[in-house]
Amino acid sequence: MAPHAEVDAGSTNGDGHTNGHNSTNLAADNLFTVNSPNVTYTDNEILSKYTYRTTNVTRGANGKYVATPRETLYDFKVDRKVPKTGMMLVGWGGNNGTTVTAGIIANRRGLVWETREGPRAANYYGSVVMGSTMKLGTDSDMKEVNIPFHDVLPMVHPNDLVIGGWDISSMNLADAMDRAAVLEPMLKAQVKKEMAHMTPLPSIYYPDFIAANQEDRADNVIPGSKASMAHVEKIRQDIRDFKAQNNLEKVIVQWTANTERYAEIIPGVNDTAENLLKAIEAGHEEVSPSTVFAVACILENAPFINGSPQNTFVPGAVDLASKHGAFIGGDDFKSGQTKMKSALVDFLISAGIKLTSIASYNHLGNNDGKNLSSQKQFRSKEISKSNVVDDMVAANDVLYKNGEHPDHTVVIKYMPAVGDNKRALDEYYAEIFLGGHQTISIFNVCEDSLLASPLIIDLVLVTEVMTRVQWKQSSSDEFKGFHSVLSILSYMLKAPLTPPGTPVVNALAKQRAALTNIFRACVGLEPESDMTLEHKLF
Ligand SMILES: NC(=O)c1ccc[n+]([C@@H]2O[C@H](COP(=O)([O-])OP(=O)(O)OC[C@H]3O[C@@H](n4cnc5c(N)ncnc54)[C@H](O)[C@@H]3O)[C@@H](O)[C@H]2O)c1
Ligand SMILES: O=P([O-])([O-])O[C@@H]1[C@@H](O)[C@H](O)[C@@H](O)[C@H](O)[C@@H]1O
Repeated sequence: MAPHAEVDAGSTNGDGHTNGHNSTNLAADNLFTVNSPNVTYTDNEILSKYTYRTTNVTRGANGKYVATPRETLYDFKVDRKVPKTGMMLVGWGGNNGTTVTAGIIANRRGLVWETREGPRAANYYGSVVMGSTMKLGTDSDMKEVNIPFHDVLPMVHPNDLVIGGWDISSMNLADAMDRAAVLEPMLKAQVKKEMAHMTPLPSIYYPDFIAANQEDRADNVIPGSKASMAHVEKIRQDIRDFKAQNNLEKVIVQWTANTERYAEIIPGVNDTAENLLKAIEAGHEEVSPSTVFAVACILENAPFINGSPQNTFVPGAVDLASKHGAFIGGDDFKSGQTKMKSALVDFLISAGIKLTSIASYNHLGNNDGKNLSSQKQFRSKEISKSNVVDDMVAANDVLYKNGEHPDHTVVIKYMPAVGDNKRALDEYYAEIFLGGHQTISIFNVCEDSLLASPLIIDLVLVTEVMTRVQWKQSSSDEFKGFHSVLSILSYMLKAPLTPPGTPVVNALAKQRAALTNIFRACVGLEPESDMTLEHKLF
């Protein structure tokens, strides 16, 4: 993997943020260069001319489809300067927030710690950017050449991230890490000192949006129990202060706080950008803390990602982001049970096997599970966990006639004894050839925060690089950014947010292919194809 900036051990400044010093401004020399008349490298940019090939389908008078290949010529421009980047987490003192912070410190310092199974070293397993590879091509011996995903485009290294954030709980990160009960004691002992100096900023707290059982944590609250522009401005100032104190060039904000109840979509209140800002000004009780954070980040031009299932991005928030050209993404980290589902359902249906029911049960004992034991918060999660099969079913009218859909139930129970180690039990029941059935039963123990933390890192790294990618149609003169709603993030999310009117893709393989091939297009490479005609036509 390409070398990244050497980062000192990370001192902390007065308000408890780590100071990662990024000594490399320009991207480290990539592992490869593309040898093509369509790709130009300058000191600061990668410029590529890309032919995007699709198939346009129409229906003829005879009812038959007519498929017409279509080519669109794009220019892509990637800024090679990797900025000093901050990650601010809402819910920093939670299981995910403390775990991802400890994980980055452990990797930055190359820590090794004793466990019952022997020594373990810090790693980024579970991060698609840091732990997976992409096929670059084949060599003269017809062998595949695969490179680390992180090396395809100039990207921030997670070791260089400066971390901060907010929590309604005042507990410092070391004590909060103990409260989370996720990490091995020998690892915690090595990061405890540094994390003890990290203290979440006070946050906004509107009790009605999360479970009442969370109230005992709320000792670090900005005054005011409903939305206000003062709250928006306070969060904006927090972001500006964090940026200045750490000499950052960019800040990405993620919601990894508790799951909120859905906000009611009310015409005249949260249906447009203008109405949403007025509703906040008026202190409307249907504006949630996560939407206030989203609005603050949009106005501050800090990308905002929602790692929870609630409808943070009410239509007015999406409208505001588009108007400001600010990036947003969500919803709900796709970490374990649903990630498996979005791969298995794709496999079954695309194999022509008629899935007829999915029973998804899980129990967990962490604070997330405690919050989800409240019906309104569970309902937010039930929605994000249930809709994940819709696109795959709708794409196969051989198996499923109009409106036909597998039975699908989602159950989540709070069982304190198992802590963060969620037990997911799934049964997939399907019809097969000549009236047969296939029953797939899965028992999947997900250490939830250790699965979600690498996704938090991926969401930051991909979002950050997308702020440095611009495109234009070759016939145009003006470059611009991707659409404000970053649907490229869908691989990491259960309920992917897409630009209004565009389809939602949940199939895991398709999501990864989209991420991979957009990165490849940015350096002028064709989409990854498994045709391998070079191995068949000779
Ligand atoms: N595998 C996973 O862990 C996973 C997967 C998908 C989604 N999620 C979602 O991620 C979120 C966090 O999960 P977790 O396990 O870290 O939960 P957690 O309960 O341990 O942490 C949430 C933190 O948010 C804080 N908080 C609540 N309201 C806040 C507010 N308004 N402002 C700032 N902080 C606030 C709480 O004090 C707590 O410290 C949850 O919504 C969960 O559903 C988690
Ligand atoms: O990603 P996934 O494993 O399908 O979903 C998980 C649920 O199973 C779990 O009950 C919930 O507490 C987590 O926040 C996460 O959403």
